[in-house]
Amino acid sequence: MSESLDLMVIGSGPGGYRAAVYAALRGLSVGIVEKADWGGTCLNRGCIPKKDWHHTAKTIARSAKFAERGIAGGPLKGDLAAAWEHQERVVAQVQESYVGFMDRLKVQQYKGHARLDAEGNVVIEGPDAGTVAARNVILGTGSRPAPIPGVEPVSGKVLTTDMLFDEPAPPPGEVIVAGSGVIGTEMAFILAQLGCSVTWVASGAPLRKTRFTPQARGALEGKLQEHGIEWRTGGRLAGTRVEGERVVAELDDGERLEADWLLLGTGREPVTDGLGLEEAGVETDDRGFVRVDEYRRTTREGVYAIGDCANRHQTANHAMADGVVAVKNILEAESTEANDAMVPEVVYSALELARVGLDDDEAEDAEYEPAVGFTSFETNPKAVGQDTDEGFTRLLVDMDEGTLLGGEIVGDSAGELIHILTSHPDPDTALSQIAAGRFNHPAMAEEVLNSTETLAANWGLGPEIFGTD
Ligand SMILES: Cc1cc2nc3c(=O)[nH]c(=O)nc-3n(C[C@H](O)[C@H](O)[C@H](O)COP(=O)(O)OP(=O)(O)OC[C@H]3O[C@@H](n4cnc5c(N)ncnc54)[C@H](O)[C@@H]3O)c2cc1C
Ligand SMILES: NC(=O)c1ccc[n+]([C@@H]2O[C@H](COP(=O)([O-])OP(=O)(O)OC[C@H]3O[C@@H](n4cnc5c(N)ncnc54)[C@H](O)[C@@H]3O)[C@@H](O)[C@H]2O)c1
Repeated sequence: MSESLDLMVIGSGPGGYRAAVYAALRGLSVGIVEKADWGGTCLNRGCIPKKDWHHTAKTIARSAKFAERGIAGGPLKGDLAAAWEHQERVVAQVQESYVGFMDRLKVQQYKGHARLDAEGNVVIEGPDAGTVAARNVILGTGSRPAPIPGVEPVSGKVLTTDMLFDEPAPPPGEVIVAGSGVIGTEMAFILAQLGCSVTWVASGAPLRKTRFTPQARGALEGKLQEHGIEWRTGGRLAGTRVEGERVVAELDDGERLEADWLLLGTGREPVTDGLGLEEAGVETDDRGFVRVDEYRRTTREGVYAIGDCANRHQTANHAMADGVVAVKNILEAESTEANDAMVPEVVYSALELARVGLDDDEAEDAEYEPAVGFTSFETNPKAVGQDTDEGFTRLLVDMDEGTLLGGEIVGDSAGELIHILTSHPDPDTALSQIAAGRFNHPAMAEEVLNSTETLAANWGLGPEIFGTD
């Protein structure tokens, strides 16, 4: 058995990586074990390659207006094979910097499949086989595409997003995208721009099960339709068959669709098998997620669980926030409660949608007096000048106290702009802090400032926003 570490992390996705780095920066001796690719789903087959493609897709979509801007040569066309190569290079570059940073912080890196034994040690099988004792263990084993009855993934034909990014992309052509959640909504737009003719089996409006407002979803729907991307509501995918070069998709309403290949965006399930959880006394819930409390502790003392294997939000943002919560509670027991609502959620499609905090119903249920501060990018000079004038900023505030309850930003770079809200973690002073900030002009960020002023003008929140001096 090797020397005892303060912390051993299982899984190097955004949750595990963030926990390891944060713990090392706070002075703990840290090890991390990974059975596949450093960086997990997010880096290798999730957020990072998807974001790379989203940028390409956005550029192609905007090129429809190139001629009227005085740019010759548009509209542009996508090249899926070249785009696939590009994301490979980006992933490799980011991975090298991740591993290099862990080296610099002296995080001990182990390669292999890890499990817990009854004593809570980490047993590794594979290249770095052995047993590592650690005072604390964090499980960050992530998720994988959930199976659907009747649907068998087939290389090049019936693809999960893992397969799409792990194996060279099939030639574009007719493609069925299944699922109206985040993956379906992002990939239907991206693949359409990259040259595929997309049939989207959504079984309902895009993102209808998320907490984005009807206004945000409506703006997205309008933009998708502007790009000719329609979703097919009705039947759900009930089976797939490969017939020669074609894929046949059977829907549960009796419809039969055909395409060159099909992409599944139909949900992911937590990875908890082969981890020795039962032997170690770590419980899972009815959907297979590791059971954790608000401190991200599992049912076994000294073992924490973070990210997709334990958190139903299943975003990199939640995984990273969980990682910090777990380490803070290792450093000082019960010092930090997780607050999922205050972690931003972002969707990258024909428009970017970002949100944080309570939604309108949750605010009312919590007995706040919600007021909305709204501004549109339609009149924002930067947005108008760069053809990004769709979308808006929407702040949700308690009228009595001026507390910032939540916010939503829809439009170009919404995933960046949302940080103006999340970087003021005290909701009681967030509005006055934003209003007192100095802004660059012209900038889309100015609409966040304008939204605070709308609240002052429309809801009498002047003293809370501008102060009483
Ligand atoms: C196509 C796609 C796009 C996405 N885009 C975004 C986005 O833009 N923004 C966002 O916030 N989220 C996005 N997500 C979600 C995001 O990727 C996940 O929420 C995130 O990766 C979860 O992080 P994690 O650390 O919990 O686990 P993972 O990233 O899944 O990493 C877990 C790691 O643990 C390893 N592991 C598992 N078991 C063991 C074991 N026994 N021993 C050793 N190692 C083990 C795995 O090999 C893996 O590397 C996307 C997901 C997909 C599929
Ligand atoms: N930008 C981001 O943060 C981001 C991007 C991609 C993925 N993710 C995360 O990855 C996870 C997986 O994403 P996802 O979109 O696959 O899951 P999801 O749970 O968001 O959506 C899956 C959708 O597929 C539908 N579905 C399930 N079975 C179906 C069938 N047989 N036929 C038709 N539709 C079916 C479901 O009703 C649901 O609407 C999510 O938790 C998501 O948060 C996050």
